[in-house]
Amino acid sequence: MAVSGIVPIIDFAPFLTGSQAEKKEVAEELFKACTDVGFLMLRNIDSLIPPSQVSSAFAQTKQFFDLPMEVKEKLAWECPESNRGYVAEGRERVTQESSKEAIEKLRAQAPDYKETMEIGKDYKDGPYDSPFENRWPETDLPDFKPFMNQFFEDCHRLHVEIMRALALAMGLGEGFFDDKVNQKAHNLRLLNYPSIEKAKIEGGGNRAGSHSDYGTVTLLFQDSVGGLEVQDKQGNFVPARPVDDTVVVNVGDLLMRWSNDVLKSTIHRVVLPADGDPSEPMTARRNSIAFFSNPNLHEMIRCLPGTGEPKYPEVETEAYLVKRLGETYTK
Ligand SMILES: O=C(O)CCC(=O)C(=O)O
Ligand SMILES: [Fe+2]
Repeated sequence: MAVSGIVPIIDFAPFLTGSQAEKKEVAEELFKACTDVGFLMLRNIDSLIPPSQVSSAFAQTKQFFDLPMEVKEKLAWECPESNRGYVAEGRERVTQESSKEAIEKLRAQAPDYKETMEIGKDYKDGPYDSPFENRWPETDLPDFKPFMNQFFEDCHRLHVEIMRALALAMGLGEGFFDDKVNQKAHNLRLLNYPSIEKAKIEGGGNRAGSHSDYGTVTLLFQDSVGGLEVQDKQGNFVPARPVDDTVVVNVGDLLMRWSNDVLKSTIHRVVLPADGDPSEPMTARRNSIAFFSNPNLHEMIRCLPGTGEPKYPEVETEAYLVKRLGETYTK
């Protein structure tokens, strides 16, 4: 099987359109990647998200971050309960640390050199919905809102198919997660890593510090710059070089917990691209788009049947996510 570093590349088309036997085969490959590495790349997802749409998503992302700072600041992210809006450089410092003091120290010594825009589900159709509103640059970029809302829906559909594949492989029945992830409590995050002097992120600095993600699975679209690294079982960081027309998929902490540690949420980070020209003092701007998929906000996450003696008490999705987000952001 093709790989990028330690990350297997899986053709998803036979799961989406193949026979039952083909579906099962892909589901098992996906499950194996999620138990071994916690990361994989999917190709042939065109029927859900065509490459042209991914290119437009990057174009919109760039246009958004190119807006004047005073426009972006008016859309500022306010609180973990909402988790929507613009996050200026220095506000989020991702890490596995959970003490406020340790995180503040890291933020001062080695901040994440990135800015982000966080988008949630944009409409309300049930009592379970978050009461918070998205923050849109409606006058400055009128196409942004409809485009991102469509992209959010498409990512949701891909995420549902991935959860179906995992459920099938785990013997839970393909539809097991359907009504547990259908309220779209997800977070679409656009990322901009500005071009900066390499010296700033060499020797301990980061574009994104080492961390794991929080939800079920993350769908990550990366441009061709590179810099994403995934930790192997020995603790080494291995570059996951971008592969055209693929989406990176990684397991988040809630899915790891739900699966009683069968599926692995793996530490990753974003640093200087592995293949950069050493004589060049600046590193190129990088953009990526992450779709953090989550269970329904009020879903109680209990270790799944068939995964052995539960290692964790049950936890509600919302309480878990708000706690994690609250740890890593600053005002
Ligand atoms: O930009 C990337 O490639 C990864 C970003 C990431 O890991 C995150 O935002 O959780
Ligand atoms: Fe991440």
